Amino acid sequence: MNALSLIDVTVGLSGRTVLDSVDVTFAPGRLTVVIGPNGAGKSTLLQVAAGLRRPNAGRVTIGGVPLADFSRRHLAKRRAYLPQSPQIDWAISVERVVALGLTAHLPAFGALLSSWQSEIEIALARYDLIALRDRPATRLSGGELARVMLARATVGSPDILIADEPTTGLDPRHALDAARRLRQLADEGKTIVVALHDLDLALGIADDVVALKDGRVMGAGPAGEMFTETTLSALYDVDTRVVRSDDGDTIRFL
Ligand SMILES: Nc1ncnc2c1ncn2[C@@H]1O[C@H](COP(=O)(O)OP(=O)(O)OP(=O)(O)O)[C@@H](O)[C@H]1O
Repeated sequence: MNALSLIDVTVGLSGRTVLDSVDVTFAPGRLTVVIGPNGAGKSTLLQVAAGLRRPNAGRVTIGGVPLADFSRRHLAKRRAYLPQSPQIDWAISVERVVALGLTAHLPAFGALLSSWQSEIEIALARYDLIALRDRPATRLSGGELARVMLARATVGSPDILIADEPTTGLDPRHALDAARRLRQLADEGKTIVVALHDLDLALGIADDVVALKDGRVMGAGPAGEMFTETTLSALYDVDTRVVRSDDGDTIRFL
């Protein structure tokens, strides 16, 4: 079972309550989009869900088992986390960065398994990185680096993928491509959690939506029930229209 749950989670930073009694479950086989205005607590929620930040109160479980009961290696195999502004600090090739996503799967000592090379090839191809494979990751555009980090996060086939604004900086084709990949992973049964500001992209891929405002869950549920003019207007404090068309719905802020 790969349901990821935050149970009564509260986080305080520098004396401020950033997440306040958050209860939310991310279900396997579903893509959940976390939305909300700047500073709502989305990144903090994702960091807590990934086990990278300890809550001041409450707990996080995978399949009912507290994160604290997983070894670091086991947790690293089960879930991948993609930060909002990924950085590579030294010149390492694109291919090596993608290979880092397999670290938890590799033996700690001895020869590397050549069978993993095919997984790396697949990940490079999926994110349109074949031509960039030998480039230093420190010399990429923001969008190219975002694709590299997506490939790294998914190369080890984690059960749970937590991604913070993974399409930021991607051009329309690559953003759509990445969104479709995330959708596909959910369809394969993975638990996918994505913070997104691009609501039109979210509309196209989300099963469920968690709306955060001022550190609290303002609403959570199936995308069809959450992407309404009333909910979005209240969430962002701006008049919102959901425009229906044969090509799909779009959201306009007025
Ligand atoms: N280290 C920190 N110390 C104090 N406050 C912090 C710290 N990190 C974040 N915050 C505050 O916590 C709140 C939530 O931040 P968070 O990054 O989770 O929001 P967000 O919803 O992801 O925002 P954005 O959409 O701008 O990325 C913000 O008010 C932020 O200023």
